[in-house]
Amino acid sequence: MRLDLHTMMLMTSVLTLLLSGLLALAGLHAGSIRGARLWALASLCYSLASFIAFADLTPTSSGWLIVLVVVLLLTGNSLQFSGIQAFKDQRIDWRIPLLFFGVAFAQSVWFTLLHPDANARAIANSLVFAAINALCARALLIRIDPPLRTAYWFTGVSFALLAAAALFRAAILFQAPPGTSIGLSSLLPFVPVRFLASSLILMCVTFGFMLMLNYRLITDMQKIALRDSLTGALNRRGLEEEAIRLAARCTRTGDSLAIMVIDVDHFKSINDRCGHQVGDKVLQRLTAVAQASVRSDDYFARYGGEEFCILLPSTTEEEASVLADRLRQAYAALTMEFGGEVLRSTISIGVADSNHVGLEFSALVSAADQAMYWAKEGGRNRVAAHSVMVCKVPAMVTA
Ligand SMILES: Nc1nc2c(ncn2[C@@H]2O[C@H](COP(=O)(O)OP(=O)(O)OP(=O)(O)O)[C@@H](O)[C@H]2O)c(=O)[nH]1
Repeated sequence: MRLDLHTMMLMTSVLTLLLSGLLALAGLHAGSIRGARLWALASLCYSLASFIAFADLTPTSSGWLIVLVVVLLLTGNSLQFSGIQAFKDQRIDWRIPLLFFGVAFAQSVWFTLLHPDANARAIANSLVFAAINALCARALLIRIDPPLRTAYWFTGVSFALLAAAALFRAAILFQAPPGTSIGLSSLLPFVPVRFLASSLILMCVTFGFMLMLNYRLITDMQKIALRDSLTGALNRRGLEEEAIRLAARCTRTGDSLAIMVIDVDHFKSINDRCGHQVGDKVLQRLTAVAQASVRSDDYFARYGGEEFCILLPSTTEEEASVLADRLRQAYAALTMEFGGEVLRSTISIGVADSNHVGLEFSALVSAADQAMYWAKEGGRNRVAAHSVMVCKVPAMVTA
C-alpha cells in the first residue's frame, strides 16, 4: 500500500476545518463552559497549515513558506493550551502562547535568513512543539473525578504522544548527516507514515476536547439536578444520594451517622406579613448561617418548603444536638432587614442518629422529623433529640 502525502494533507486540512466548525458550534451552546472557541480557532490554524502544505510545500519551497506553516501550527498548539486553561476556569496566561510564538518565529527567521540550516531549524521546531505538547499533556493528566477524568486522560495521553513524536523527530534529525531533510518536503518513505500518525493523534486531541465538553455538560447538568435553585443547597434528591453513599461508608467503618431536620418557625406568617420574596430571602439567610456552621464533610440540604436537613457523618445524636443548638442560637441572633423592615426569626430542630434508628435514610429522616415536631410542640426555637424524647416524656432537650 502506498500512502500519498499530498492527498493526506488535503484530507487533514478538510477534516480539521470540519472539526473547527463542530467545536465552534459546540462552543456556541456550551453555556458558561469556556475553551471551545479557542480550540475551534486552533483547529482552523491546523487546517490552514495543512492546506498551505498541500498547495505549496515541495523540496524547493521557500523557507518563508515553512516559517508560515510552523507559525500556524504553533499558534494552533498554543491556542489549545489556552483553551485548556479556559476550560479549567483558570485565568488564561497569554504569556505562554506569546513566548512559544516568539521563540518559534525568532528561530525560524534565524535559521532562514541568518544561518540557513534546514536540519537545525527542524530540530529547533521539533523541540518547541515537544515542549508545548508536553505542557498541554501536563495540564490534563491530573487527578479529577470521573467521568471528566476519562476525557482529560484521553486528551492528555494524545498530547503526550505528540510530544514524544516531536522529540523522536528531533533525535533522528540530530543523528542524521547534515543536509538530510525529514520534513514534509522530504522524499523519504517514512515521512507519509509519520504525517498520518501525527494527523490521527491530532484528531484524537480534538475528539478528546469534544469528550471533555460533553462530560462537563453532563456533570453540570447532574449538579443542577441535585441542587435547589433558590438556596443553592443540595435538594432532596441530592441529599438522598449522599445519604446512600454515607450509609455505605458508615456500614464499612462502623461510624454513626447523625441527621438534623430544621424547620423555620411560623414561616407562613413571615410570608403573609412581608411577602413571598422576603420569605425567600429568609430561607437564603438561613442557608448561609447553616452552611457557615457545618463542617466540610457534612451535607446541608433543602428537604422541601421551609424544611432543611443536615447529614453529619461520624457524629452521634448527642454531638449533633450541641451543633444544632449552636445553629439555633446563631440564627435566632440574626437581625434581617428587608426594605426597611427589621425581621427576626427562629428555627426548631429535630436530631437523630443511626445508633438508635439504623442507617436507613427514611428511618433517620422520620425520627428527626418526629423530634422536630416535638420541638415545635414544646414551644419552638428548640432542639429535640429523638432518642431522648422516645425514652422520656416529651420534654425539651435544650431551649
Ligand atoms: N417564600 C417561600 N415560602 C415557602 C416556600 N416553600 C414553602 N413556603 C411556605 O412555607 C409555609 C409553611 O407554613 P407551615 O407549614 O404552615 O408552617 P409554619 O408557618 O412555618 O409554622 P410552624 O412550622 O408550625 O412553625 C407555607 O406558607 C408555604 O407556602 C418557598 O420556597 N418560599
